[in-house]
Amino acid sequence: MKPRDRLRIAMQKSGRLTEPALDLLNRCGLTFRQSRDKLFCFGEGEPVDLLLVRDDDIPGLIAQGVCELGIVGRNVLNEFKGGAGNGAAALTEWRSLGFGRCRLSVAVPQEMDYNEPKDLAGLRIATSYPGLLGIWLREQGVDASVITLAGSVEIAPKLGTADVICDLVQSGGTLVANQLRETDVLLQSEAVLAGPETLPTDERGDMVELLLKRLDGVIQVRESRLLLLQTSRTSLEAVTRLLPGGPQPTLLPVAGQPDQLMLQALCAGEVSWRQLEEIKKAGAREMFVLPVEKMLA
Ligand SMILES: Nc1ncnc2c1ncn2[C@@H]1O[C@H](COP(=O)(O)OP(=O)(O)OP(=O)(O)O)[C@@H](O)[C@H]1O
Ligand SMILES: O=P(O)(O)OC[C@H]1O[C@H](OP(=O)(O)OP(=O)(O)O)[C@H](O)[C@@H]1O
Ligand SMILES: [Mg+2]
Repeated sequence: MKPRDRLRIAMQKSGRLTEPALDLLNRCGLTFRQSRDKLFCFGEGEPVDLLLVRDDDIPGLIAQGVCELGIVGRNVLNEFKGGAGNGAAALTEWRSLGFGRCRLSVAVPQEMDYNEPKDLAGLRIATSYPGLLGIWLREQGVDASVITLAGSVEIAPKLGTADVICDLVQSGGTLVANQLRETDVLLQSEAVLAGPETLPTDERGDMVELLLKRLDGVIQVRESRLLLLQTSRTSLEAVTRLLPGGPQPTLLPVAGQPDQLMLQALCAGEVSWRQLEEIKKAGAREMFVLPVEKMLA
């Protein structure tokens, strides 16, 4: 393969991960010119180009060295690494990205008597993840037949082509619609930034390091909230005790009200309505939760 000096990132061309992946890269300062075939997008500012492909192809493209990084579900990455038995275990997750969350689970017909994995012995299990399912069945010491389907796995028991299934679950709506019940979670998944364990030692490696640093900043900011509230000095301790995790809050005086303080706290994650209600009960008022756009410590 010809040496390249520009970094290549593969991502899903069209699907669940496309929009959030592109948004994340944009936030990292990467913008792309869309080519007419839309399979290759030239990076405008930094020397980083995009390959738009089927998500299933992403781990293979990294393993072949066609690209250095890929944004792909952990389910697809692990199926490739462990499942396909192609000796490509040298791929790793450089970062988990916090979107495309779902899980890979076994589900059985609602009326089926099921207590433990051993109950699957001798049954036919339909899945698009034969590798991951095979590993799990071996770990459980269960001998079952794995039926590989490309999609619409949940319908297989109704069609009589399988007894139970192993597929992705998010809300559980598809399982309910097909009268299935989730029994065992094999894998918790989300989109990840995947790449080879050993990065190139040239400029592309430097670019990966720069991108990882920006990504960390973007992820931290995305999950941060700024909480503003007013409290009396007497309620301060009770209010502070209820604040979600983060650095020490900042306290400011309120003009003309010596007993009152304005509190500003950076929170590491979402602040829920319930948490706000609890903090209010402890004596806070005038509460605001604001998203953080950029942060430079
Ligand atoms: N219901 C869901 N909710 C959230 N994330 C999901 C859900 N289903 C799948 N995912 C995650 O999103 C990834 C992409 O899902 P999508 O359905 O777009 O893939 P696909 O149909 O295989 O697309 P492609 O055409 O690229 O092969 C999955 O591999 C998984 O990691
Ligand atoms: O638990 P839920 O929220 O219902 O989500 C789970 C469903 O989502 C995915 O299918 P998708 O909608 O992508 O359909 P497809 O796999 O047939 O393309 C997955 O394969 C499940 O069928
Ligand atoms: Mg796919």
